[in-house]
Amino acid sequence: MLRRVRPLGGDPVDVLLADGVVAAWRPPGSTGPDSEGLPAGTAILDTDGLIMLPGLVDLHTHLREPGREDAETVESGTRAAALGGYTTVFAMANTNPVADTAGVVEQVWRLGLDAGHCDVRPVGAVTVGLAGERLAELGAMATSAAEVRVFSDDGHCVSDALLMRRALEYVRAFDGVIAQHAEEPRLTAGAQMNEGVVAARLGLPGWPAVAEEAIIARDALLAGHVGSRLHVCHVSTAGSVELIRWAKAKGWQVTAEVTPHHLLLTDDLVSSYDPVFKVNPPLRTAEDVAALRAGLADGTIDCVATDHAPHALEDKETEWAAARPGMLGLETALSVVMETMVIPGHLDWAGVADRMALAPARIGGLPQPAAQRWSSIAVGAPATVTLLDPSPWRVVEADTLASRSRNTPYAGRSLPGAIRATFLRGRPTVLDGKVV
Ligand SMILES: NC(=O)N[C@@H](CC(=O)O)C(=O)O
Ligand SMILES: [Zn+2]
Repeated sequence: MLRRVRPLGGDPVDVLLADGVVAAWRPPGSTGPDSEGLPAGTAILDTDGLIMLPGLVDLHTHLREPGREDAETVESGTRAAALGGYTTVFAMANTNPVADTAGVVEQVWRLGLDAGHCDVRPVGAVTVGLAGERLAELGAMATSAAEVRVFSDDGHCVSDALLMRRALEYVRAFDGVIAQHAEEPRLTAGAQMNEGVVAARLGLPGWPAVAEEAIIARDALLAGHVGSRLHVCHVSTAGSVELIRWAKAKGWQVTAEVTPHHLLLTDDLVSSYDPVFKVNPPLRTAEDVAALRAGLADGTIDCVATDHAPHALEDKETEWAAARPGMLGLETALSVVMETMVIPGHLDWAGVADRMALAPARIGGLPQPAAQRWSSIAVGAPATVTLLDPSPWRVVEADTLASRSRNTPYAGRSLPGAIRATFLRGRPTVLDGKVV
């Protein structure tokens, strides 16, 4: 298969995609290769003005299958992912049954293959049943067909320090990583939103920044001590950014992600009592948002991860205290990163490529060539790419999303950019903004 695209940040080039790799490219101003000599039936996309990025990689997606197929399935979640420009998603382990055995991770992996919208890399649970008591079969998941490299009890914190140490030690053998949901559970018991002036005004119990920061500090020390890889999920406070900067300066193998919603939204939205704004960790303050943006810009925070967390209507459209935490993210992530990082000048497109594709691929241990450096278009490079039109603004409508759930915090909001096409190893998964 051969496709011709004409992209890359500003300077237009023609790129021929054949059999999953870049077959040829023509820099601006030069001639050939052109449409002469192309086989009959070659698709030529009108890609003027589009930006080509490496296929996006999400380290933190909740696909809800098995167990809550009413909220999302592997098929619907990966369809949403492809429409958002993603070519790989890491599927979190808090399913029912929990993904804590080789059998469950292989099931999720196979469902991803069957759906075919993007690569699905299952995350394995750290502890049996996410209960925080006994290590799960990490080795068996690593050596399974799903080749698990990322382990997380996400939704729950591995709060026992000795278990966390053992998990970090265990995954060193296969260069795995422990992705921690950093939340000291005793400090957040009963919490409903960020602890601060808005919580005080609304009279809601607060989730203090220190509950996140205390675990990050402890786990960074543990990762340094045992020489293993720690990844911090959904960093949400200015203090956490400082701690990760400190851990990196020590030379420890600590990486971190930030969600699009923590880059854009703040806790004053909770004043509406609309549960669509309920999320874990909670939306924080404008000062936190500024620190997160700066941390992502300078590389202290390695990557953006969506924490796409679909929930059925009955779990979301209820009173604030009863609603489940979590927000949709896959179909809006690149637009939110554009609004919060690119338009204000914190990141250029090469930076976006790094924070949304290359860095998460590296952290997740993706096999080559998906994690290959993408400094320029090179013949022979994998054609796993996303084409973004940066010019339109669109109003987000919950009902038009591909996700089975409707809990987007951006409904009614205008966001920049639109994904025009996504290619997975040369095969289009999205063309003209529609799933192929
Ligand atoms: N982020 C959330 O608020 N919810 C996530 C769990 C998680 O990522 O912690 C979920 O599974 O719904
Ligand atoms: Zn989490």
